Amino acid sequence: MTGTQVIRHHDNFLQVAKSYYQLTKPRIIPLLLITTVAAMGIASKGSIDPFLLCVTLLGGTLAAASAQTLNCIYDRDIDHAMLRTRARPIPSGRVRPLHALIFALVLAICSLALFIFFVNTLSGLLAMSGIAFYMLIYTHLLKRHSVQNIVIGGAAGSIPPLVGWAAVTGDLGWVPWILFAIVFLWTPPHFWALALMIKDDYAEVEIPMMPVVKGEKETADQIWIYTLIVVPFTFLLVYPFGACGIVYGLIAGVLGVSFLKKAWQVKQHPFDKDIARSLFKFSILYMMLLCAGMAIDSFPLTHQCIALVGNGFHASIELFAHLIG
Ligand code: HEM
Ligand SMILES: CC(C)=CCC/C(C)=C/CC/C(C)=C/COP(=O)(O)OP(=O)(O)O
Repeated sequence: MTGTQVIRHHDNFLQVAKSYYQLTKPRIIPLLLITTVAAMGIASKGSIDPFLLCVTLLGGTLAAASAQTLNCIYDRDIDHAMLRTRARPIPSGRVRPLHALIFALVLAICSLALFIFFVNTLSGLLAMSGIAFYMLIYTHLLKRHSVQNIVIGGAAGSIPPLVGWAAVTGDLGWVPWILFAIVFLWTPPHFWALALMIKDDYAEVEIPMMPVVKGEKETADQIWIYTLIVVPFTFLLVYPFGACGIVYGLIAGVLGVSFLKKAWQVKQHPFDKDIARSLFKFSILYMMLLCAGMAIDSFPLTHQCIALVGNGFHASIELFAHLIG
């Protein structure tokens, strides 16, 4: 083989690898993993075993990548019709559906094997149920047929915190289901803000997303209602469940006020795509920081710092009272 042939071979390999990488819709996966880490942080009270963390995140990545690849195969017709998705590997002809299917199955099998051998069976079954729900319930049954597609389908994207919790504890209790519900209730404002921006794309392929079927105003009202529910819901972790403390509570409070403000702006201006874009972007930051708040709050060091600050404050008051009294 000549030098030029070697370089061409190498470039081809990189192009193929890039196409398979794109099949997995990689930009969404980090946030799914962040919700997993938050659940693991709370479940382990801030002392996650690093090996367990790495294996769980790898297994979660492989499962999410498999789910997204299967979705790319199933939706190749509408992905070809929409401008936003036309350049994806299957509609653009870079990857054959059969090869993508083999890739997705290999990813799912590797994920399940990792969970079963290195974590536990429950977390593996939950990850697989995420793939099944996303494909069967969201992509097959609902996406093209129901205006409630992303509300019910949102349950798939809410499974990663359950996986994280089960990885640490081997079971599920109230707290992981609260985490599930937070992501579940967050999904409609997250997605419908985007749907307001790209309504015409969905209308063209007759996907019954809320703005297409019910219009911008009704969608903005629904976004407001879900935001109004999810923000108070985030505080259930502090009270009555006591899974998170004051640091998380403060972060959830600041984030919640901003989320409500943005959702209210959308409600006031349902046809303004810039305002919808701003809510969509904020929804991602919101979930990222909320989960970071859960993780930070779970660290023993955070509680030691708070105790230190509290003791210092208490001592200063006593000193002050002593001096003036
Ligand atoms: C049924 C539920 C959901 C639907 C229908 C949905 C839909 C979408 C769509 C269509 C995009 C634009 C992607 C693109 O331009 O290619 C997007 C972006 C995104 N979604 Fe969601 N989403 C859902 C749930 C979630 C969940 C549960 C998470 C993570 C917790 C998530 C995280 C993200 C992130 C991080 C982006 C931005 C990606 C980027 O940087 O472009 N989504 N979502
Ligand atoms: C535990 C586990 C493996 C869970 C899987 C969760 C999962 C893959 C959630 C993805 C949610 C999501 C970004 C949907 C995109 O919708 P769409 O397919 O309608 O987006 P599109 O219009 O960009 O194709």
